[in-house]
Amino acid sequence: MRKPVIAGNWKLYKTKDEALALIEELAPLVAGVDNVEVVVAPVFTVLPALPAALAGTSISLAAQDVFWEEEGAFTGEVSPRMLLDAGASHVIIGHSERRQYFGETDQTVNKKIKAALKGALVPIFCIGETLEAREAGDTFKVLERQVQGGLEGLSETQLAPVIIAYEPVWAIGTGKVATDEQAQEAHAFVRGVVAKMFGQAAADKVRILYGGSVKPDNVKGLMSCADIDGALVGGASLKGASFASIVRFGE
Ligand SMILES: O=C[C@H](O)COP(=O)(O)O
Repeated sequence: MRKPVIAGNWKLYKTKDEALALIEELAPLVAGVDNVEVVVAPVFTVLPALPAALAGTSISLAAQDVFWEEEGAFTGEVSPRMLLDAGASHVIIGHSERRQYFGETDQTVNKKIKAALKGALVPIFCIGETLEAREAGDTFKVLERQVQGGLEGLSETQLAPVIIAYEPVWAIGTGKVATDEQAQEAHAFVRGVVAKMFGQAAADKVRILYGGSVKPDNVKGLMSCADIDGALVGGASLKGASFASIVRFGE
């Protein structure tokens, strides 16, 4: 059984005080939920302020990116060890916004995933096709390249903690959620690519989240799909009530 994960990517929102206020609102709303893993991902500067606020909750803390070196002359970067030091247990890697605006490639994503695993962080590895790729009929080709590139060189043991997030770029922040059928089709395909690389048993254990305009009113349908194991939520994670109702999709 794959335990569902609902992760909130706060992107470039929430100062420290705003983040603390959001946790104060969210924590009681998700208290007692033990059948879903809940993760929140604030900006780097807010990370160290959250562990105290999250103590006594089962909400985990994620960073939104990581660098692959442990230390050195790499101005502006943050290493896995530093994220652990700040209290993070998870890290989002290869989000489409990083691929689109910050030159992230399958190769850098692969290095980051390996560094995160070496540093005992759980990678939330993002993939997804653009609208252009979908319209050109290249969705599967893009997903295959991203999965193979991102997970290249990992052992089956290293794969085990990795969480994959399928986020069609055309559905992110647009309000245009993929249909349950479109999402399920992509998830099943991604699981198949993982199976080709690591074997069916390993692929059956990997959690694959859907991301892209997930809201309280569409999460149930998505979560009823066989290969969808959770959600990576942007906009709707910025308010306690909407994120909590996504977390409580099964009630
Ligand atoms: O990482 C989260 C995704 O980019 C989804 O964002 P969204 O829920 O605002 O569409």
